[in-house]
Amino acid sequence: MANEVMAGMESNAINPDIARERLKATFDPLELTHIFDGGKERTTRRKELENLLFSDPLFCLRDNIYLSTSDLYSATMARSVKLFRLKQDQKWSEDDLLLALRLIRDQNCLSLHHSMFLPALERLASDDQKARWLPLARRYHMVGTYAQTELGHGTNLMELETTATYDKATDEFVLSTPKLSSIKWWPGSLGKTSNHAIVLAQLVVDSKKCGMHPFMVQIRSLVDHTPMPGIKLGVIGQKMGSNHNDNGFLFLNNVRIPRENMLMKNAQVTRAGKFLTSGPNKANYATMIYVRVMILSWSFGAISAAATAAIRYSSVRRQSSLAPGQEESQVLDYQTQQYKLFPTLASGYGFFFIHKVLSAKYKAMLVDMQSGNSKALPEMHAWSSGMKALITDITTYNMEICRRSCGGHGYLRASGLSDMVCEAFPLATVEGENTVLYLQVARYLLKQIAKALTGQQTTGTTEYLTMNEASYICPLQKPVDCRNPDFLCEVYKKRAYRMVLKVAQALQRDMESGKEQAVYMNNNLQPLVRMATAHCYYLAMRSYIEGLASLQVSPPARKILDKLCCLFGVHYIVTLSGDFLEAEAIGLEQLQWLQELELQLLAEIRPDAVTLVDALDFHDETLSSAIGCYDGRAYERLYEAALKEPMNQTEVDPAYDKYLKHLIMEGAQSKL
Ligand SMILES: CC/C=C\C/C=C\C/C=C\C/C=C/C(=O)SCCNC(=O)CCNC(=O)[C@H](O)C(C)(C)COP(=O)(O)OP(=O)(O)OC[C@H]1O[C@@H](n2cnc3c(N)ncnc32)[C@H](O)[C@@H]1OP(=O)(O)O
Ligand SMILES: Cc1cc2nc3c(=O)[nH]c(=O)nc-3n(C[C@H](O)[C@H](O)[C@H](O)COP(=O)(O)OP(=O)(O)OC[C@H]3O[C@@H](n4cnc5c(N)ncnc54)[C@H](O)[C@@H]3O)c2cc1C
Repeated sequence: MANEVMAGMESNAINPDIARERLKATFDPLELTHIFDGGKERTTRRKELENLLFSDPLFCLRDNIYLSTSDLYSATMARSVKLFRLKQDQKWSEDDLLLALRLIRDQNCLSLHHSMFLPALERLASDDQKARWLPLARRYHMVGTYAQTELGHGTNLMELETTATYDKATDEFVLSTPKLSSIKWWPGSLGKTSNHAIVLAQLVVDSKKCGMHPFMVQIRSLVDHTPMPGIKLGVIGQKMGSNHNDNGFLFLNNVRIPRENMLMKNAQVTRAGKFLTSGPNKANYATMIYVRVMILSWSFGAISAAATAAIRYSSVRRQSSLAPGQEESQVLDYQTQQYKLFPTLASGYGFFFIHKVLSAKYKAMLVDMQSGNSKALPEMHAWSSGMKALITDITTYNMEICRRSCGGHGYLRASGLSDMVCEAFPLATVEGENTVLYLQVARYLLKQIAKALTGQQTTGTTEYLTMNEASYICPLQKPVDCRNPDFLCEVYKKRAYRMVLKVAQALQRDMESGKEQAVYMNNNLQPLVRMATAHCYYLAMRSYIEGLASLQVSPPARKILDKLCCLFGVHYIVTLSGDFLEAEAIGLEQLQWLQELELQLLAEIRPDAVTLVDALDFHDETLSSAIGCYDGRAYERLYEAALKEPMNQTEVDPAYDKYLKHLIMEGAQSKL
């Protein structure tokens, strides 16, 4: 038996089931890989970086599962420092660095430095301040975090309690977290790593509150890394995942900083203590929009990694058989398994395109804002909030489905899936809790429908609110129409329109009945979220189509991409069919066609499933999944991983000598 196991381990043969899968492909995966990488040259560059990083054991992530939290932090720090040295020594571009971070699944201690500290400096600091701090931050002399959330408040920024009081006598701000609930709580890289923080605090000038503003605060010594006077900080404790990240707390006890340390792009306090603003009302919220757009890209990475591991594993896992007497079937052949995994895959592919579309719009808005035009800001806030909420909802839900689709092995950390899921879960919370973000979308939609109902034209993402519902004819007139993504998009649009209208009318009725606004708003909060979600599905479908339309690809690649887009559209109509029927966007006949088409699409995608995840081209080290490796050798790798487990390094565990032995021995004696 042992010999048989060892023989299996020694052979490097690729699993025959997964090898056969690749022969069935109808398209060239490399073509799609180039699209995901941003071009052929970027694929080449990625491979170079993969070779460089993964030839060094420091960057091998799969052994992280054996480490204690402090060892994990230490290993992550070693990796981070090495990575940033490589960047400097090898003169990597910023794109190369972002790529390298993606390859190590952002397992680095300076993640907040890159994802928020630098972006916040770029967006909130004046030109002089940027000239002063950015070079230091880019060289990692200043290592920073973004400290906004407090123990008592994360969502409600108006009620943040940290204060920055201007002291005219000394030309300084005095920063203070006056109560337990005011201490900064959660910022990534705060507990042990950062020596600076952009602290978001209520500005107080002449005893007047002037709103939330950002302040540069040095929190640790640049000589020995000890906390600066007046500062107490540490880590907040073990989390469900991402324990390499030292999310921290920060007490500020009358910490003095020079007036010039207020980030002054959007507002200034003069030497004489005059408060001036120079940007739009919520200009200091700019970093949050940026990160919300980024989160779409992170979600794409997270959901596609989970789909890759689950689909590869499902192609090599055999369990029961489809017909009596046959050999056991690959679990990927069960329709139920396809139903779990292919809509997830289709969603992951979609998020790539949705991110591309939104990111381009966001960049265009930034250009406009530089020339003083911030007209697009409210729509961009609603759009980015909505997409962040919907896409992270779908991502976290479907990643857990992927994990469960791997049966028991999905629960093993060596499968990689449990860690992937736990790392992704907070996406629904960070950068605005999803319900709260849907409610921001709802606020925007109510303003737009009010315009539409008073005869004004709405534009952009809400242009449809001026639709004439009476002239709506369901575009799905025969079964084949259900394969047309544009038609499906019309259906999503109709459902969104009806839901917005319905909620707006309910609110109007409640208002006219004399109820207080606070009461009727709360009584309609859940419908508001539902209506916002419907709008977000429409936008997601629209962007998926728009992103695909802009691609130059071969007919076979186009065919499979269109199928995925169609599956995405069909799947969520069928899943949420009650809404679509209620909105009269479809009838029962159309629902039947869509249900049949969904199953048909599962079967059509089946032969390409493994190649579709191969096209995403995750390196085995990035995936860190014993069951999701390219070669499909799931059992061999699970067994190897078990052998590495620290508890297996001794035949008899010390706990036996300490405890169990006595019980067993006593039992033996009493028998005598
Ligand atoms: C694979 C990787 C896996 C895992 C990674 C995991 C973790 C690491 C990632 C990231 C690190 C996380 C960092 C953070 O979380 S930082 C903290 C982020 N915090 C938040 O996002 C707070 C959420 N709250 C808010 O954004 C606001 O408070 C809220 C929008 C909810 C309400 O704001 P406020 O109370 O000030 O305003 P209202 O009175 O409701 O008015 C709304 C009004 O304001 C306009 N608005 C709101 N936000 C913005 C914005 N960002 N930009 C522009 N305009 C904005 C909105 O349009 C309304 O305008 P109007 O209707 O005209 O009044
Ligand atoms: C892993 C992780 C990393 C983080 N990193 C950072 C960081 O680097 N920097 C930083 O500053 N912060 C960070 N945060 C904090 C994060 O931004 C907040 O946790 C998030 O904004 C949610 O706020 P909250 O925790 O106050 O939730 P709460 O607002 O307390 O939410 C609790 C519940 O109340 C509901 N709720 C709240 N307000 C309303 C409302 N108005 N209407 C209806 N329902 C409502 C929510 O929907 C939710 O169900 C991080 C958090 C996590 C988990």
